[in-house]
Amino acid sequence: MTGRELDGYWKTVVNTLRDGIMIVNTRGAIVSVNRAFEQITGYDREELIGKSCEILHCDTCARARAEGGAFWCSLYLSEEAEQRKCQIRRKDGREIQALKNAAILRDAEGNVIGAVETLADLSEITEKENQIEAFRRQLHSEDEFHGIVGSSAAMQRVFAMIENAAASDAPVIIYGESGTGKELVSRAIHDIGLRRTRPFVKVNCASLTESLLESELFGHVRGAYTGAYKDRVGRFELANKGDIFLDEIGDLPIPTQTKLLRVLEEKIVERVGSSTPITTDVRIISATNKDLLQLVEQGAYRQDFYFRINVIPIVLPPLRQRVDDIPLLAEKFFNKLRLKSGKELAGISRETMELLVNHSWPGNVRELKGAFEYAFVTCHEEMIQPIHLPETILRPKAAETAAKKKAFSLKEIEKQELLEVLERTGGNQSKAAEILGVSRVTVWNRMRRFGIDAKRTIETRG
Ligand SMILES: Nc1ncnc2c1ncn2[C@@H]1O[C@H](COP(=O)(O)OP(=O)(O)OP(=O)(O)O)[C@@H](O)[C@H]1O
Repeated sequence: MTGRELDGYWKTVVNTLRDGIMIVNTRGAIVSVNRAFEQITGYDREELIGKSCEILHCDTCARARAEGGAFWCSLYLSEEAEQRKCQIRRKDGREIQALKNAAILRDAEGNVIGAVETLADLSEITEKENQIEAFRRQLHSEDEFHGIVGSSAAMQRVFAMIENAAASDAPVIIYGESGTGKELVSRAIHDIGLRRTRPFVKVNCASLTESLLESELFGHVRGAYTGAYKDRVGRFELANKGDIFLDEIGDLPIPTQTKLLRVLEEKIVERVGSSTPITTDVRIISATNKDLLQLVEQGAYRQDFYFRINVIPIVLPPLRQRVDDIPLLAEKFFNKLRLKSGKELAGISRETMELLVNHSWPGNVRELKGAFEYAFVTCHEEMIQPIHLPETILRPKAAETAAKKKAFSLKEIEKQELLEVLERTGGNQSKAAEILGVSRVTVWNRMRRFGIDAKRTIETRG
């Protein structure tokens, strides 16, 4: 193979490379470029040859020039091939990211005759990196934390508090109006907490009478009371080594508070009707929509119990105080319901969103979620419009008045009913109570409330 032939082959090789190659002389004028260089920069070879390499507006060269005044790219100064990320401007004005290598070229005597620069187009990789970053952000999105949606500063603080609470084993109490997500928060604390592999047991302290609640919490033995046909394991035993979520803890009767206090202090439970101690190791997460401190001041709550449970308080603000979260929550509920229902809705109209943002949300996030469930049933158009929302959101004032009216008419019906029955029984309250299926005291109370004087009413109606 002759030197001339070899030169020809090299040309072919250079032109098949994906990386751009540019050779410049000692004055920085472009002497030669390969095909890839033309493609990356968007210039034809003829437009480049003889021109200064400044035509590329390379940001690192510009910086080097500004500092040293030399036209040499700073990469050449090290005399060794070096890699650097840079940005160049294509002929069409588009800035692209590139990876640059540069080296000085010398002749046989060691004199500098120019430099060679290779250029790899990184824009595709950069775009992919950006895409990955966007996906990553979506996955670890800061506007959602273990299923709890919220980008407001208040919710970001709540997320931080959840992390702190999860890292500790101390009792946590979550304060917030109904529907603000207290149960969701308690779940998150358990799911990332030290006891996550152990049970999470929930008890609603408001839904049971005192004795049923105690048997629910501590269990009972057979025969402990009428109806206790067999032994029952309490929730504290079930939650052993895990977390117990005591919802509506503000409704806990004082005697139960006393018993619970003992359980927390001694880590021992006794089933109702038994005195056999059972050791329990349970972390308490409680929740309430009541102001416990106020209850303590009123004497309706034990102060020592309050101090025992109020170790890590987390306050969930009502939705009306974190308006920023409304569009976010709305979009999340919309997307979830669209997936679940398979309904091909396009989105939420601007007017609807405005209405949502301006609503006062007495039922908080639960109400917002319910509004979307309602809208998905009523909407048969592309977009969710205000008309698809429940009346309470669409016309809150009218809904309130209607509710008042209904309450009024209920009262009216009750009064008429009572009057008729009293008339039939000749004013006999015991008989009236029997007919109405209520106690005599209730009849007497209703008469007082409605201002009914038995004798006189019967006279006037008669
Ligand atoms: N920040 C939130 N992100 C997503 N969903 C939420 C959020 N807050 C509440 N929800 C949803 O709203 C509903 C009510 O939440 P949750 O039951 O946790 O509220 P709560 O404060 O415990 O209510 P209550 O006091 O009435 O028991 C649930 O369906 C829950 O998934």
